Amino acid sequence: MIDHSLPLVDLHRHLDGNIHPATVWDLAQQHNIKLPGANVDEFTPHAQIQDQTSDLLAFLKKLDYGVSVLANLDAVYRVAYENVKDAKEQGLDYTELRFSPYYMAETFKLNIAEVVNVVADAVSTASKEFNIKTNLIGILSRTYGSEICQQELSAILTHKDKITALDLAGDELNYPAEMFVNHFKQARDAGLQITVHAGEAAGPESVWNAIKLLGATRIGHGVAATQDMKLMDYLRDNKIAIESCPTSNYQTATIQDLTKHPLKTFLNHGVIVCLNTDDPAVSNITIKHEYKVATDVLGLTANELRQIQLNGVEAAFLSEQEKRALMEIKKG
Ligand SMILES: O=c1[nH]cnc2c1ncn2[C@@H]1O[C@H](CO)[C@@H](O)[C@H]1O
Ligand SMILES: [Zn+2]
Repeated sequence: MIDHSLPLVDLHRHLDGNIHPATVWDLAQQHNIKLPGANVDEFTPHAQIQDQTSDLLAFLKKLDYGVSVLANLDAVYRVAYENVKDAKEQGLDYTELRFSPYYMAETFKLNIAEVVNVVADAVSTASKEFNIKTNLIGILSRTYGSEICQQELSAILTHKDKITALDLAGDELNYPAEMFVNHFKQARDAGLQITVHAGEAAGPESVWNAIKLLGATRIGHGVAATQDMKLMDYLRDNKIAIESCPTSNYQTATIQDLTKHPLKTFLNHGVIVCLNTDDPAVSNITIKHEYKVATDVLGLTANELRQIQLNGVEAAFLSEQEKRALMEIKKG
């Protein structure tokens, strides 16, 4: 149930977790890369989640097919461009696309800073062409460890004028926030905003650390925060937004039962929670599907869903003036 008089936004959308299987297959054909299956139909189930995986790392393995075909910068341009087209086709008015440049560069040893530049160029061109507002979030993939994350950060900072925020994603359990304090200080000093994946695979202390050690003003997932009432109060009182992604949380086995997803718990507590897709092509979902889940499975009312839509605008990494302009689009 989407209110079409309000902006529809998606603030948590991985560009490199949203490469459609048809594009992956096509790029593999172009570059003679072997994929499982004899054709795109046989390949597709390999690249998409079937119901649920055992844990976060099993889920993340599915994303590897997408980056395994980024054989050159043209391929990087194509997937970034197609992401904007896809966002427009899904009915979004504004989206923040996030990507891990090292993850995209790794297979074919592309230059990391060039990957950042090409993604920014493609997204900027496509945003104008498809008339949709976008911003970019650079990701440090924590699973690579501190040193590679520093290379990844340096590449992002080389093009910091094209990047709005920094995020930390990947293996939350084994690569905690403590390892990245210095990286995030550099990013804040460079003027980037901060969002961090936390409380997805690890507990509430991981959310505390994302806020206190890394300076996060938004949290990706944050599911575990509901176990800690002091933290819930802190999120509400300090307007730290939760980027909620229910289907992803079910598929990664962060929650075992989708009907028990805490979206409503955050809302009832007065936390600024918004609704997002995470890795739509890998999850085989759209933003509209997530609104349907919120309605049909989680039982949110039309008013609560309107609040969720407004929360998305409030939490966006946009100036007050840009937020007003976004609201105006829908009034016309
Ligand atoms: O739900 C998630 N939780 C944690 N990390 C994620 C999730 N989805 C994708 N990535 C990670 O983000 C980077 C690509 O943008 C990769 O590091 C991928 O593993
Ligand atoms: Zn994510």
